[in-house]
Amino acid sequence: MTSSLSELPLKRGMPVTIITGFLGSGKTTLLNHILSNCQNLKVAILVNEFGDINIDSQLLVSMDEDMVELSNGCICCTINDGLVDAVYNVLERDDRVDYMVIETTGVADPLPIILTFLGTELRDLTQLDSIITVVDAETFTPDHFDSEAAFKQIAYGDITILNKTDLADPDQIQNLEAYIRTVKECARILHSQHGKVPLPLILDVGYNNPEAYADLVQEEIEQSQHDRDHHSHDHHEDHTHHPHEHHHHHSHDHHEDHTHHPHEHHHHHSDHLDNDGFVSIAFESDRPFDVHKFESFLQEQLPQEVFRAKGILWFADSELRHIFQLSGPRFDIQAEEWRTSPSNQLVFIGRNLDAENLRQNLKHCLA
Ligand SMILES: Nc1nc2c(ncn2[C@@H]2O[C@H](COP(=O)(O)OP(=O)(O)OP(=O)(O)O)[C@@H](O)[C@H]2O)c(=O)[nH]1
Repeated sequence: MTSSLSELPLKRGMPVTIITGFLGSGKTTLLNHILSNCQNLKVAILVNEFGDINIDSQLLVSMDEDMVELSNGCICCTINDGLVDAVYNVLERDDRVDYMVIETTGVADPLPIILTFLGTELRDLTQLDSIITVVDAETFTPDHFDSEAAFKQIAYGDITILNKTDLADPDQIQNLEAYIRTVKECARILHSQHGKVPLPLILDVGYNNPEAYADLVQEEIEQSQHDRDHHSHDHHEDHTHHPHEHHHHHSHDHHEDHTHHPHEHHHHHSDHLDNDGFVSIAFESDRPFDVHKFESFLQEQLPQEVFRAKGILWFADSELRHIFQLSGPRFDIQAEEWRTSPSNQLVFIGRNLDAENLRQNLKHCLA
């Protein structure tokens, strides 16, 4: 990209809401609730997914594909170029865009994302409205899945939505609220089922307080200045990166050259959480599954360590696509019409997963 800032028809002060929350807590469900109810507001979506294939974006109700931007690079790196580029792509659109909602991965620490908005040129172009943290009221406990990211999601949330209250009993919900208040004394807590909360309570509320981050932003700016001046640090971007950094589903890609933006930031990764040990394993096939074999796979071979799985399934004897969702203790499969030509796309997320074994078992399910 070569255009300078002043030449671009950028929309100034675009309000941005960040949706965070652990794996399977209900972020995409909330996003769909927002998209279905935002009426005249033109909402652009930025989805950052953990894994090599984009399942979430295919499950959005968004009528308008152009309003969905993907950024599957590592969003956890502070002052993230991939994120800045994706936001620019939205700001540079000719279409009207009133609002931007970002869905982070379930294992993302939201702080670097917040600092990217407050500590780069995005500060002048966007207005960070609030950080929404979605919590699975059934499975969340004070050990926060032994994940630093899950804790930080609670700590940095401006609004906490206790979702899946249909699956938790009232005592459990009360204890969870009490725990959240030990992390954030004045937490704004909402309850929901399937993310259904009144939109005026979560959008354009102006809860984010940039002042609270002033010192951290300053540190970041000094650090990137230092990195620029001392080019010696090893610029290893390669911790958990997957080989294909920048998937785009747009055929009319604005600019492929995401990696060489004029606003290059270098950063060390001392705070990197390494996804708290979670890995994501993708399986894709242009052959259908045998439904019985897949069923036995789920019953007999699905490793205990799988914490989250999702996918779009193609069965040999069905005309429909099947949406597979597994989150913690439960899974479900729902049938709907294909929107694309059929194929199998699955993602399994967990700790200590044996990728080879999992892929072999899935291969055996093919018809
Ligand atoms: N029973 C129940 N299920 C829910 C609720 N909200 C979401 N779900 C289900 O929980 C599963 C995970 O929901 P998603 O919205 O995909 O979760 P997510 O946070 O986007 O997941 P990742 O992006 O993978 O981290 C899906 O099967 C949803 O249908 C709820 O309030 N009650």
